Amino acid sequence: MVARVAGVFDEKLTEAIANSKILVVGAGGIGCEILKNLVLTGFPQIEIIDLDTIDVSNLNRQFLFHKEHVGKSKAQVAKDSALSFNPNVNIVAHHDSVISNDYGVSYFKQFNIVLNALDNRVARNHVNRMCLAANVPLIETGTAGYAGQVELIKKGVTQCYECQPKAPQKSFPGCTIRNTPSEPIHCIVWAKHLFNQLFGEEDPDQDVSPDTADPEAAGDAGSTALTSETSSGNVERKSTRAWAAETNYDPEKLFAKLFGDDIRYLLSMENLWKKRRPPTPLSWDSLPGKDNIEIQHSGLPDQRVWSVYECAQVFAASCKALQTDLKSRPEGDHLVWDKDEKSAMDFVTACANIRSHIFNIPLKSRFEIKSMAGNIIPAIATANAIVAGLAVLRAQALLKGEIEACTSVYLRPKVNHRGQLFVPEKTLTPPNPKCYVCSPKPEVALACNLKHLTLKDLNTAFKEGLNMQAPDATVEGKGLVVLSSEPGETDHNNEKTLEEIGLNDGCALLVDDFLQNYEVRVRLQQEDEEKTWRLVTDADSPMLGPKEEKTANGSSGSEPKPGPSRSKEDSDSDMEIIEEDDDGEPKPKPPKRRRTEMTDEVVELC
Ligand SMILES: Nc1ncnc2c1ncn2[C@@H]1O[C@H](COP(=O)(O)OP(=O)(O)OP(=O)(O)O)[C@@H](O)[C@H]1O
Ligand SMILES: [Zn+2]
Repeated sequence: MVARVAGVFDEKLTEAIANSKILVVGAGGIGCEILKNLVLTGFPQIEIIDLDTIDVSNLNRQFLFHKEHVGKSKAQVAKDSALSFNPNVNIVAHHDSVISNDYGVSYFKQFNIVLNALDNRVARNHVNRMCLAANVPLIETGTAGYAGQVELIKKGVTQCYECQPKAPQKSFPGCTIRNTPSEPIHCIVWAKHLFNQLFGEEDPDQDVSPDTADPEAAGDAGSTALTSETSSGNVERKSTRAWAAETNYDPEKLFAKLFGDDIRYLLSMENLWKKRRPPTPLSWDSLPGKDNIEIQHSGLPDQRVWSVYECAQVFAASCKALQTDLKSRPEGDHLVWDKDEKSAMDFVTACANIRSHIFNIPLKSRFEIKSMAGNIIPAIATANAIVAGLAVLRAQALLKGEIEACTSVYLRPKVNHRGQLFVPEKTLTPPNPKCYVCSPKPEVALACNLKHLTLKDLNTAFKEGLNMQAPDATVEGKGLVVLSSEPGETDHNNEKTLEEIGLNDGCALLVDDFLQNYEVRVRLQQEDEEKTWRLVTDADSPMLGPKEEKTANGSSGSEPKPGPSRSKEDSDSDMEIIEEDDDGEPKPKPPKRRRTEMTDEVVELC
């Protein structure tokens, strides 16, 4: 619109906008604002992709959505609402994940600019690679509360989204979660794992039963308990899900096992309690708080701390509701934990608090637990709007060919001493020559124990560590196919160790992802002590190992990625603090370390 009003933009920009084709990835807080800005500026051809549907909780800041849209495709509704501002725009909406095979390199190549308005690292990494492969400039955006940033990523000119290793995400040792919690968050993580074990995608790393391999318990490891009556409910030898299903998800039986038998089992691991206050097992029939229900029922239920008795009631009700939900799905399907899904959130609140009570940890309200479990930094509509505005201004500068002007801009939560709220970098940040994604010859080392790591683990390492979708790997110089993305082609070797298939220390693999048009040379590095695997870049520090990239479910807002400010993963801030020089200008220095998204908690094996 604006672009067509004579005198608003110079001719060059008016023409460039008229001939442009833009892709917006994500139609959430920032994506809606970007789309509205593009449409009102007069961009004539836009595609928008979002995999999600509209939730009530989006309505306070995603202004293209209204109550009647709840449950509908974000991309489609965003398109329809934006068209009401300017019906002359050609908008194509995709209700889909950008990671789908349908959006390959040739798809990306048709756009002049891609604008990212995502909320998770996996999707951001993927779009980064697609834009590098297609050689299309990417404008990456993000906010966290009042902070935000906009950054241009252009192949060979600026650093890419993966040029710097991400800050490690917050993690808790598995044995703390399973055996010796001492903070509410440990119980919340345990409760989320329990949800997955009972109703979600079962993950062996999210075991919730006592960990007999805890080094601290060495020596006693519950051996007495194993033979005693208290272990009768111990279900480690069969899947927790299978056991729960056999009991028909009977809440009393589940309660007796999780909060009675398992706790007695832990107590039998006496070394754990030599310097700690031991937990107290609970029994369904004598729950604290049963006698003063009236007093407890004052105040908003979400903001009041429930008694253990109330938690047990909520536990029973949510178990049944979740069981019904699971049963209504096709065989083999599972639930996905969602902070905005009532029964899922009730279940986690109740279980976390019951466990907290057992371990003498303060209980929390549902409201507080939701924020901790969902890793929520409140999304601020104005921050999203500002960042979206800056992103579209950067898009205009790019179209005019003023690439040098497209430096990263940081929105600060407070004005700095120079009165600045927006702090731009002075120059573009060049690519990291050792980046394992955008350097001309990407290379990375995989530290692992070749005697133990199986091909299946190797596949996981490439998917989780290198963020590949469908890796293929061959031995450098020999062409021998080690892993194939073709279903069934190398599956028969899945359980073989790298040593068994003849791979040794120093051996190099060429690993590629066809969809991402991305190939990296992976050097194998034998480490006897290594329990799983760890990627090491030449650039510096060890990169994330297994599980650490697990993603951002639950993070709120569109988390900023790179840049300056912040605080992850969920929690806890991993926002980068930008240094300023005496003029109050940010120092462009070495490439900025990006922030990581707030994502799920991460559990390390102890
Ligand atoms: N792989 C993906 N493909 C397409 N869209 C994605 C993908 N991953 C995330 N998104 C979308 O990116 C958007 C990010 O927006 P935003 O951060 O505002 O999140 P939200 O889900 O709308 O809000 P909240 O997390 O606070 O509930 C979401 O609409 C989400 O569905
Ligand atoms: Zn890079």
